[in-house]
Amino acid sequence: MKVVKIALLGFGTVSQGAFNLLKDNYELITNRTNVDVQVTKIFVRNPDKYSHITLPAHTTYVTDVNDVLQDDSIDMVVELMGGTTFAKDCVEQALKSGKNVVTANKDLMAEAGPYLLDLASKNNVDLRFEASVLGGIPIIRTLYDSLGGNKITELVGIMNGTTNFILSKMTDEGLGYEEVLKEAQELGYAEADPTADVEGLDAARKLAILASISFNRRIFFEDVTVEGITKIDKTDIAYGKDFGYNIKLLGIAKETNKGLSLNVYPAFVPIQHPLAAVRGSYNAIYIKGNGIDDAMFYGRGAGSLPTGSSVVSDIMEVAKNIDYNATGRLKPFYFDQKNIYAPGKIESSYYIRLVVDNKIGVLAKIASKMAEQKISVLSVAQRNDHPDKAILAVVTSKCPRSYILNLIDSFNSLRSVQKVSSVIRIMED
Ligand SMILES: NC(=O)C1=CN([C@@H]2O[C@H](COP(=O)(O)OP(=O)(O)OC[C@H]3O[C@@H](n4cnc5c(N)ncnc54)[C@H](OP(=O)(O)O)[C@@H]3O)[C@@H](O)[C@H]2O)C=CC1
Ligand SMILES: N[C@@H](CC=O)C(=O)O
Repeated sequence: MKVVKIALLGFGTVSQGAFNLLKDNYELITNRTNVDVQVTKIFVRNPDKYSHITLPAHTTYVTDVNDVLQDDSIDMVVELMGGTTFAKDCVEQALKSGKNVVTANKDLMAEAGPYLLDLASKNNVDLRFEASVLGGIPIIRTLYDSLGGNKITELVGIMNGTTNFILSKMTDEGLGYEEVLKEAQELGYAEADPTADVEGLDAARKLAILASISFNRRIFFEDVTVEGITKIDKTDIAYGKDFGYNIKLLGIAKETNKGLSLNVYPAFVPIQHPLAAVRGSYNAIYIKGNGIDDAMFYGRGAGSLPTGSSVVSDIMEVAKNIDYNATGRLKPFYFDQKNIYAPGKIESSYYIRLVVDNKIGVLAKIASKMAEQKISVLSVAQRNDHPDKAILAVVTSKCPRSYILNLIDSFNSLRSVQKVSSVIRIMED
């Protein structure tokens, strides 16, 4: 049986998840691949940090990455460190020296994916990145292979486990943002810098990767318009519940006749929609294609073993390709013209929360300002438990974002409006 030797770069949450699956499911993996996959080296900065982990006799820690990159016996490098500088150097060097690469690094794939895929192809080796998007959900290979015969028209998904965990806890348990973020970090869901999660950057990177595959274009992180969850308040979540919505951070890529729109933003999802029921670290993605019609994929979007599962699936695929002498076949397809549709023109309903004077007639003034922008009130909730001010939450009819921005300007010019507290999109049912 062919022995395929692999080296792990980094030994944190995901790397240990992959390592444990390779160890615990060794027999199954060997039987399914007909290859003996051996982790022979693990590159770490400080081996003492991992002294509690027992390694098999054939596995050693190395502290110099050249002990991996210049070792001709290593067939596959599994990059699980994160970041786009050192990790990129390692991946580039590995590919150029004829080593196959597996990575979970969405930052790297969203920034340099097309270049690295070309590099892998030129060097006749594999570069696989299933774990970079939606943790344990096998979505990359599904888009490349199983849905390969479809013209994809839309992707809508919950693409970040940390923010979904935070928003679910805020919704279900009324907890505050900071304490839930800490828990998400302890559970290994969050990025090294959790700003990437809560500001929507991580979801935007995943959307760029998925959109590149789905829409045959080189889509980069910069092409996505991004808004995170840091301004979401418990008050809005409570009003949303009363109106029949759950708050979610959505990634949306849509092909329209005016171009491709790519957005990440928090949105109220109607509770009857399946995405509204996706809780905790789970992710889900809705895909529309001209053959499949609608399909939804659901599973753990973050965490050690779920993400490790995707890494291992890539390792197995590459190991089989090495055994069949068939590496380097994955060619990126970027044949469609890039044409990004400005987000200001996308239409939705909006939820707006205002602090207004507690006086008769204020609602009529608000409605009249809305009518001037050709926007009507679909639902309204008002709380008048203060002598000087009232809270007004309204759900608007569908309109372009630019109309809502004009509306907010006009509210700010009304003396009876003390503050526009929040503006949140509502997902189409
Ligand atoms: N956590 C998750 O649920 C998911 C993570 N990912 C991606 O997987 C990758 C790894 O994430 P995760 O396991 O959570 O991260 P961790 O922080 O848990 O682990 C990272 C590991 O890489 C090592 N490392 C980082 N930078 C360097 C460096 N410059 N030189 C040497 N070693 C380094 C760290 O070592 P040290 O301990 O010395 O810092 C640590 O062992 C990232 O790209 C992330 O975006 C993808 C999907 C899900
Ligand atoms: N930080 C990410 C990890 C997986 O990609 C997330 O929370 O989804």
